[in-house]
Amino acid sequence: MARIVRVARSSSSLFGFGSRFYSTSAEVTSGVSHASSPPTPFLHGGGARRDAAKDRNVQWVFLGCPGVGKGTYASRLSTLLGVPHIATGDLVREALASSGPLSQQLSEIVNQGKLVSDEIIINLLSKRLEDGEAKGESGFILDGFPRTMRQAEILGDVTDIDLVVNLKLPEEVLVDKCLGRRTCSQCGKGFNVAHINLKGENGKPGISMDPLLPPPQCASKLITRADDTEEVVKARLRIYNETSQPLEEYYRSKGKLMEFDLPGGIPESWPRLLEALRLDVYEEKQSAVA
Ligand SMILES: Nc1ncnc2c1ncn2[C@@H]1O[C@H](COP(=O)(O)OP(=O)(O)O)[C@@H](O)[C@H]1O
Repeated sequence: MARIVRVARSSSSLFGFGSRFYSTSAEVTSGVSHASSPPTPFLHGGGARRDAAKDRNVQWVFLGCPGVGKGTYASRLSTLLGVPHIATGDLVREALASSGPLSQQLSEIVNQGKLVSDEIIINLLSKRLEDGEAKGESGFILDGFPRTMRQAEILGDVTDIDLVVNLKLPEEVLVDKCLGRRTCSQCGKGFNVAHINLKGENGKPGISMDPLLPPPQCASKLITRADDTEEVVKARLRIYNETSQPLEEYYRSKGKLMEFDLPGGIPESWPRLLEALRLDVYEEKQSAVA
């Protein structure tokens, strides 16, 4: 079983970007492989070992196109495993909402669907990790980072990622899912008003997803992300294919990639994802305790 031990924070600045990143060392027992499809077990052994998942302080990355559901599943797993879910898109949106020159600079980039510079994103992430560490956090599930090869290399220099989950959905579904996204401006919960019903063809299975509708108290407070317009979503998908897809090969070659084709919406996908991660037994025990 993989054991991740955080040893020290790096005292050197990250490529001169000014902020410090924290460094880790890992001892990964041989025989753990995440590179195959269907996925190989993440947590080996019986229930007792699975129970130790929370103590492992997992260091995972979620990859996948805009709209695939990285945030949804990363957030659920973070609750289950007791590690923070850190979405660089959220960090960017927080910076956008603040006043100052950075906000203006970011809004031009984000609203065109382009990527923020590696320097800015690493500074935002470093600060988030430092703040978390000061509060006693350890481990993480990263969502939306890395997105470029340079970011992946920098991440690899300062920490050991033990699993990269690559979520996949047919491209036709992604635009509709992004256009259907809504967030409650009061409680911050995410919903999706899209009805997805893609017919199977050429041997590929169809896919249907029911909308995830808000409860009455949120219904009048829904907001749509400024960058979730059709034009910007298409630009983001193009940029993902050009810039971020090479990351799949990078992590595959390191034996860390777990491919996961989402079979449908949350009710179908969540149990299957837990099964693929060998966390199904773990969740049952958690529910029994709760
Ligand atoms: N790692 C990153 N590198 C560069 N830009 C990023 C990164 N993460 C987020 N961003 C910026 O924030 C925007 C929103 O990110 P995110 O919420 O992850 O959206 P999505 O995955 O739906 O495209 C991106 O379009 C990009 O401009």
